[in-house]
Amino acid sequence: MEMFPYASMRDSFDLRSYVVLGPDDTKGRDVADVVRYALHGGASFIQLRAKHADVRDIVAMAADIAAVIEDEGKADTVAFVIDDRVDAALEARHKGIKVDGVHIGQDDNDPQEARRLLGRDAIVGLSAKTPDDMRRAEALPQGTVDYLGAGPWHETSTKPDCIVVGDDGVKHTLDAATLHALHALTTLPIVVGGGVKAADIPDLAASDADGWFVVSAVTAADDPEAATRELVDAWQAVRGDTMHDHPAAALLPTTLPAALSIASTDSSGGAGVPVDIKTMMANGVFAECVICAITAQNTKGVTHLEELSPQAIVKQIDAVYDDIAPAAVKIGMVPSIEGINAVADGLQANKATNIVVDPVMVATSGAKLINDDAIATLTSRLFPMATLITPNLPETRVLLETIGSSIDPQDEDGMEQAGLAIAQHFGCSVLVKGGHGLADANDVLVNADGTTQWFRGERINNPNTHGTGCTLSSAIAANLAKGQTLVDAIANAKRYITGALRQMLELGTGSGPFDHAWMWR
Ligand SMILES: Cc1ncc(COP(=O)(O)OP(=O)(O)O)c(N)n1
Ligand SMILES: Cc1nc(C(=O)O)sc1CCOP(=O)(O)O
Ligand SMILES: [Mg+2]
Repeated sequence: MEMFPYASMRDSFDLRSYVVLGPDDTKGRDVADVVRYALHGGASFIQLRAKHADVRDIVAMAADIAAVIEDEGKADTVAFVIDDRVDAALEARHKGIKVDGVHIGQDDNDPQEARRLLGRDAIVGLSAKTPDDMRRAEALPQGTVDYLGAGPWHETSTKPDCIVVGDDGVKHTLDAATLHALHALTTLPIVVGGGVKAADIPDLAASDADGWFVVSAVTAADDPEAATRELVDAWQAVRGDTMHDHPAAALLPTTLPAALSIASTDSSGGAGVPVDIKTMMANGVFAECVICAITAQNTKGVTHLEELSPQAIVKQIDAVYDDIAPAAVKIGMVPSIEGINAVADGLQANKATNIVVDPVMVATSGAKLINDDAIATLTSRLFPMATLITPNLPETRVLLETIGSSIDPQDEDGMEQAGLAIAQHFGCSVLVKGGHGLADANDVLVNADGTTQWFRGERINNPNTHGTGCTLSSAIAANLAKGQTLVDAIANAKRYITGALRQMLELGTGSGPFDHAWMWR
């Protein structure tokens, strides 16, 4: 998120003195002014809760509040989140306004969606007031939510609907015993509010709460600064200076599965190693590469091809496995017998697994990408090592020819028979891609044991298909690296490429590339 240049507060936010406010609460006073008073009184966390404002107004208010926090020298210590509106928080962050995250309720955005949209740097707070809420929060993927908001401590006119109605049909406020039971169900810090006034703080501070949140105790006070200070001091008198932990930040993954592309470059970036790297990155893995040849290429064709020596190929493979060993490999264009042997030797020596071979033979532009005599080496050395090979229909025909089969893969039955003949001959699974057929984009996975699975795809009427084979095979490899089954890896890779084609990107004068970062637009 390059427009949001601030350090994440996920490992430092302070829930102890949490002030929630919006234009409905401040008795006609400017919200940012009340924030300034609350900061003077010691507020450690601010939430903008503007229930009747649109995104534009929320973002404008957020800009004013963020400016006040900055002006008070507290941008690094006081976290600022927006209630409910992930869209507004996203918009503000894109504008470079220091909004640290969101607070969402059980009826608002899905927390996983909020995390996906806002990214790993943002704070995501979630309301959770029943044992079921707690269990659902705990069942979320690690690091999704940073803290929980529970309540109400008392019924409150600020949010009359916040009261919990139990299975007994009776309205329940939160007390220390109930909070204790909820606290036992989570590792996340819990901030407690709802009708909280200064007189409640000693009891709250003696409970399992990690902090208090208030609206009216501060916003309706004639002197919001003094009101905040009273709350802060009362908490401090019981708890001293101890602060809660930040378990979600500690759970943030600091590693990624790696996937390796062994292929050749395409200077136009639409195919080969460049596009494999884009695809792998978009599919959530760390991309590595071994370059076998360099092509001078664009959407119109290939004007030059220069191979690397077998030694250079093996050295690259060894370097990759010696340090960041990939969990899956995609093999693309390797033009010569020597290159293919080097790839096979290198992968064998390093005990590579999860190998997806895209038997690249001819580019979308019509250019030949492998020497005729190398096809036999490709099939005899690389196919037996492969988990999956991904021929399109023309490549399937060439492969059938090499094994002396007369099967014609012109219809679905023919594709299944062709896949089976190839799978049984080489002992690997085969994804016969129907994209070069006329009517649809249906592919069939055929395993050497004869089992088959169809993947029905939406055919996108997009003339720009440069790099489709590279994209699909590297997306499958990325998904295998993440631990997906072969079937899931293929299904998800097809979803990814469909989204990329749907963007209808127009680049170049030939059959152009498509949008590999479509999900981030
Ligand atoms: C810190 C904190 N805790 C709870 C809430 C309530 O959120 P929600 O249940 O989504 O209700 P609304 O505030 O959206 O009416 C909160 N805002 N902040
Ligand atoms: C926003 C909110 N959420 C609650 C919950 O129980 O989830 S109570 C509440 C309102 C708190 O306002 P006041 O401090 O004025 O009572
Ligand atoms: Mg809400």
